[in-house]
Order: sequence, then structure tokens, then C-alpha cells
Amino acid sequence: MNVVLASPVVALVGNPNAGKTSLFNALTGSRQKVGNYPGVTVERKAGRLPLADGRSAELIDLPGTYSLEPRSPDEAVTRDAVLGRLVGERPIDAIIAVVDATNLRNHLRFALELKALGKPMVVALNMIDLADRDGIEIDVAALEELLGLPVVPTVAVRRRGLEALAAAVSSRLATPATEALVPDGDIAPLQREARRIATAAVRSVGAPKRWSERIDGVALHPVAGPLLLAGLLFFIFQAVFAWAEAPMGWIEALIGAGQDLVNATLDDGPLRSMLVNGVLAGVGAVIIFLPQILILFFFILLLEQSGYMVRAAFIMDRLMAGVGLNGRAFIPLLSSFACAIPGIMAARTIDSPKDRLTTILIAPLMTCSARLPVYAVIIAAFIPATQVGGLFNLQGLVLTGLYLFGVIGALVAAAALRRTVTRGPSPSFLMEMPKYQWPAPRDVGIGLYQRATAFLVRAGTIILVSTIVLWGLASYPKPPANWEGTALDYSLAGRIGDAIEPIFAPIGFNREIAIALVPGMAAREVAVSALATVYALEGVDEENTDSLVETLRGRWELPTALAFLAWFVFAPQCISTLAVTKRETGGWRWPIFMFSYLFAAAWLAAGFTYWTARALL
Ligand SMILES: Nc1nc2c(ncn2[C@@H]2O[C@H](COP(=O)(O)OP(=O)(O)OP(=O)(O)O)[C@@H](O)[C@H]2O)c(=O)[nH]1
Ligand SMILES: [Mg+2]
Repeated sequence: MNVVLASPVVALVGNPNAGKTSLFNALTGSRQKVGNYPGVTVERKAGRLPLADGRSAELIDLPGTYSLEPRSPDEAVTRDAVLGRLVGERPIDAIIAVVDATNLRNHLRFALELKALGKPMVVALNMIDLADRDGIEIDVAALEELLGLPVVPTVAVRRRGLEALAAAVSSRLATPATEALVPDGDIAPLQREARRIATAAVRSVGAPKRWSERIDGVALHPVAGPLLLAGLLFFIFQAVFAWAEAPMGWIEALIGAGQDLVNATLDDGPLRSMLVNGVLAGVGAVIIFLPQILILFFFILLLEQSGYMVRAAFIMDRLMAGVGLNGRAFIPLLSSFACAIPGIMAARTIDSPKDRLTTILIAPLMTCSARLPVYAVIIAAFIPATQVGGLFNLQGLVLTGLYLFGVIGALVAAAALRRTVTRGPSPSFLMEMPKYQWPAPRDVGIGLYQRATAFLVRAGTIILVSTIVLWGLASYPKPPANWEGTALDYSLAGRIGDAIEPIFAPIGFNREIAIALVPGMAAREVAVSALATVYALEGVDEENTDSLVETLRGRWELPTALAFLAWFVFAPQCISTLAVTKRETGGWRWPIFMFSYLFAAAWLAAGFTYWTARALL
């Protein structure tokens, strides 16, 4: 057997929220998502770990789990990786067992279970800073002695103890594996042993964490808790509008300057039209929302990192149980506010298959960040920025309302699904409360950076390409000289729009909207860039230089605008979501179901909004 060439494989294994991914990022320079709640990592990730002797190992980050007996699909990944059962992956050579120094008793149990596998192993005693903070003192030498394993104290977020950890792994890799003990399935002896070791190694326990209990006294209070949560969400949506105004103005000015520059340097022709009306008007109409997206995620990241999110899940559990959903679904659903794709993947942490399927099916109802541009442009055009009650901005209120509308839609859908297609028992909510702590600026920074790059990459690829294709379809073929209508009427896009308009006419959508919804399948923001491009092209003859907001204000009636907003609350049209649903549910059945029910809901919601608004106004 040739073992010399391949670099050894080392896996980070441990309970959820122990800091495995933080260690992984610090050791390999990766930027995987870290969060202060259990179940952040749901996939195996690999990186390169430089070893003391100049070689390097392949370091594997895994989903957290409490034992090698998985309860949910993400935990099964960890078991399979540790036991070398993952198809196409090399078996692991050594384990870094990550334990939380503030919760030694519980975490050591799993470490002992791992030790019994007989692989070379090192214990990372992580979060030693929080143990200090809480007055917990650990005798590392005694712990090493009792465990019979090297123990390295680490603070992943401050990069402390990393070199010692890498050195311990290097020297451990040199030791041969021992015979694995066959587990007898009885966890009680391991639990007793863990308790014995923890009691012997923890030297002094200081004052209990009073302030943390005090915060929870409010955050988990049956009345104050929900009020606090509602207040926080409300404040966030107000901030999204209030704080983004200035940077959005700068981006808009920049795009305008770009258009002027192209107009001044290029002769009138297809290239100029494509750049001004396709690329700059279309993609620009989307990019402008970057500040709002970043502000929203800044707050979500703060809530995630502080440890509050799981409290929010707890608060929501009662409401969610009412519709047959498990509190566990809260975090996947919350992730869906960024994008349904990570949300649907995070549903892997849900153990009950029916619960998991329900969560996947309703995840697209959470307002993903791709819908923010759509909402924001319509709100800016049709909702006045007046103050309500001297305190709230009406635009922020409407935005909050749209997000709430999505959540209510999801709850209604869940209740309906749980009584029909996903009927079945639902286990009760069990989730470990993470410790409160100040958000690490680096983690928040990484989170924002990832959102910004993901958004800009989308703008530069899928949105750019869709917009250029739409520009082409909306510009060609050119009408003959004696053509009576507009150029758009004659173009391919105009004809496609005419063909599908009858489906949407009853709910107040015009041909331009019908045209925009088709490329909006690729990415929802494209609906905005498509409208910008179509109207920019239509306005060409009149030397129209209005922004999209002004154009919409001039051309749409309020009922149409409101119906358009209602449509996007349900908006099924995102191909990537359907693709990931197929992957996670293992077939086309559920994505097709998802598309159909969301399409019907979107059509009805837009219709009711349009008809009601028409009747009232
Ligand atoms: N104070 C402190 N916080 C830490 C340390 N290591 C990790 N954290 C924080 O603990 C939380 C959990 O970290 P992760 O790295 O996501 O934990 P994980 O073990 O990968 O969690 P799962 O993927 O959910 O199993 C995050 O908020 C980190 O910022 C540490 O050594 N000290
Ligand atoms: Mg992780």
C-alpha cells in the first residue's frame, strides 16, 4: 500500500456549536460560515492544514453531532465521514475532537465515543476564553492524564493555540492507530466516565452566569420575548430604508455617469444601446440594492452571532407548533431570508423526514434577498416616504408588511401541507441554547463579504447575461420603416409578451411585466433589470432619461403595483431553488409540486390584491 504520497486526512469532530468551523477557518484560511447556534455546518468541507514538519494534511470540517448515532441527515454525514463510509472520499487518519471548555461534561461524552474508534486523536479544548469569563478553571494536565490524549487549549476566534494544535496533530499522526473498541450501544457508562473526568479536571467553578440568565428572563419571557423579537425585526426594516438612502444615491449617480460617458463616447447604434439600456440600466437597477442587502444582513449576522437567534426560535416554537412545524425549522427558514438555497440545505438538521419536507416546501416563501430589489423599487415608486405616527416611515412599514406576509403565507402553507401531503407525527423541539457573546467582528465581516460577493457575482453573471439576452430579444427584429406600433411590439420579446399576457391580464399585469417575469426565472432580481431594460428601450425615441422608479410611477396604476408586490411574496420563479429542492428531496416530484402550488398562490394573491385595490380606489 502506498501511503507515503497521499497527505493524511484529519477531521474536526464534535458537538454542535463547539467551534469546529471557527477552528477550520483559522487553521486553513478558509471562509466557511460560522454562527452562534447549533447546525450551522451541514456539509463536509475540506481545506489544507500545514503541519509542523512541512507537510500538509487535508483538514475536514463536519456537521456537529452529539454521537455517532445520527438523528438527522447532516449528522449522518459526520458518522459516515468518521467511519470512512463516504463514497469517493478517503478515510480519515486522525481526529481533532473539538470540545467546548464551558460545557465539558456533555462534550467529553462524545470525545470518549470518538476515542474508542482507536484513531490517532487530539482534543481541542476550545472556547477557553469563555471558560475564563465564566469562572471555570480547567486543569489541562489532569485532563490529558485522565483522557489519555493530548489536550490543547484553543480560542478559535482569537487564533490562540493553533500552532500547538497543529504540532499535536503532526506528532499524533506518527503514532499508529489502535484497535477500535466495538461499541455496545449503551451510552450510560460513557456518560458516567465523562462526568467523572469533568469533575476531576474542572478545578474551580466561579460565580454562575447571572447576567446571561437575566437576559434570558426577558428574551424568553412569554410576553416580553415576542415583543422584543417584533421590536427588533421592526427596527431592522426601518434601518434598511433609512440607512441605505445615501449609499444608494451614490451608486445611482455612478451608474448615471456611466451611461452619460457611454452616450458621449459611442455613436448611436446597437453597442451603445446594449451598454446603456441593457447592461447599465438593467444590471444597474439591481446593483443599487447592495446597501440595503448589506444592512439587512449586518443585523441578521449580529443576531446570529450573539446567540439570540436560538432564543428567537424558542419564542417562535409555540406559533410554529400551532401549524404543525417543529421549532427546529426556524433556523432553516431564517437562512432562507438570505436565499432559499442555504435554507433548504439547512433543513438537513431536521430529524423528522415529514418536518424536513414541509420546511423545504415553504422555504421559498421567506423573502429572499433577491426579492428585496423588487420590493424596494416598487415601494420607492408607489409608497410615499411619509412618517406614520411621527415614528415610522411608511416605506419601512410596507416592507415589514411584505416580509410578514411571506411568513404568514408560509405558516398557512405549512398548516395545509401538514394536514395533507406531509401528514405525520412531529417530534418536539429540542435545541441547545448557545452562550450569549459579543459578535466577533471578523465573523460578521466574513458574512457581509460573502453576501456582497455572492450578490455582485450574480449581478455580473446570471443577471448580466439574462439582461443582455432580454435586451436582444426586446431590440430585434427591428421593425420595417412603415411599422405603425413601437419597436418593442415588433420585437421577439414583445411577441412573447403578447402571447403570455392573457395569463396575467386578469391580475392586472401588463405586457412589460409578463416579459419581465420570464427571465426572472433565472434570478428574481432580473425582473427588475428586465423592466428597466424594456422601459429604457421603449423610452429611447423620446429621449427618456427617467430612472426606473419614475418610469414605473408614470406607467403603472397603483393596483398593478400592489399586485406585483403580492406576486413576489409567493413568486415561484427561481430555477436554482427548484434544482436544489430536487437534489435534497431526491426527485422531480417535490420541486414540481413546489412550483405549482407557489404559482397558484402567487396568481391568486396578486389577483385578490388587484381586484380589491381596484374596488377600493
Ligand atoms: N469566545 C469564543 N467564541 C468562539 C470560539 N470558537 C468559536 N466561537 C464562537 O462559537 C460559535 C460557534 O462556532 P462555529 O465554528 O460555527 O461552531 P461549529 O462547531 O462549527 O458549529 P456547527 O457547525 O453548528 O456544528 C460562533 O459564534 C463562534 O464565533 C472561541 O474559542 N471563543
Ligand atoms: Mg460548523
